[in-house]
Amino acid sequence: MAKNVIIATKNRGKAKEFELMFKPYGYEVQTLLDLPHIEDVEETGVTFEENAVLKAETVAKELDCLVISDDSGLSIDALDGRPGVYSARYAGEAKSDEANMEKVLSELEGVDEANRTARFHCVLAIAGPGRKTETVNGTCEGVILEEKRGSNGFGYDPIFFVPSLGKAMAELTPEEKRGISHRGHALDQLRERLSDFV
Ligand SMILES: O=c1[nH]c(=O)c2ncn([C@@H]3O[C@H](COP(=O)(O)OP(=O)(O)OP(=O)(O)O)[C@@H](O)[C@H]3O)c2[nH]1
Ligand SMILES: [Mg+2]
Repeated sequence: MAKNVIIATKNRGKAKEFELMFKPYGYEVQTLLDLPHIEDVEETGVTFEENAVLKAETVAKELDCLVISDDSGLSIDALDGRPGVYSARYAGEAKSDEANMEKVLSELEGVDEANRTARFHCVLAIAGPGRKTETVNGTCEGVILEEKRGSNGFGYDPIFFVPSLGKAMAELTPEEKRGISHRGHALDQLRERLSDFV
């Protein structure tokens, strides 16, 4: 029988990645897209960790069961770490990936390749009744392209070049992205920490 894991996210791109990542361990993933009565948690934290804990604890309390959350984003060196924790809403409340990428590309106009370094961050939090909330994190280093490339993934993937693979993140297969991504690395940490769970 398949085991269940609940991920406190409303982001379809993340949901798809978690489905792929948990499948090998025999888990079926449920997200907040499957539980529409759970309201969006306001992300009032100033770090990925604070927001991840906030999302996991709020939803775990509401559902009274074990919940994993993901808070993630892109940090660009030439922009002093922006968009950072504001990645989803960088160009406004509409959370448009296209508008977010256009904003980043225009802010980086005239910046040469050597100064376009960036990294994705992902913090996963796991919370539940009677347990201490735990967090793990993962990063992925890259360079911001001048134009979009590829159509896989979500968010800023088309403008994020992965030097170790010579491709944009959006040109990777889902399996390739799992192998090198911030989210994949964070899940590996979680598995190491909680070998009884995943
Ligand atoms: O190109 C990308 N590839 C990725 O792998 C990735 N991971 C995160 N991001 C960006 O960071 C925001 C997260 O913000 P976030 O953690 O608050 O999530 P969210 O608001 O989209 O959904 P939820 O999980 O909070 O419901 C996202 O929307 C994206 O813009 C990514 N971009
Ligand atoms: Mg969010």
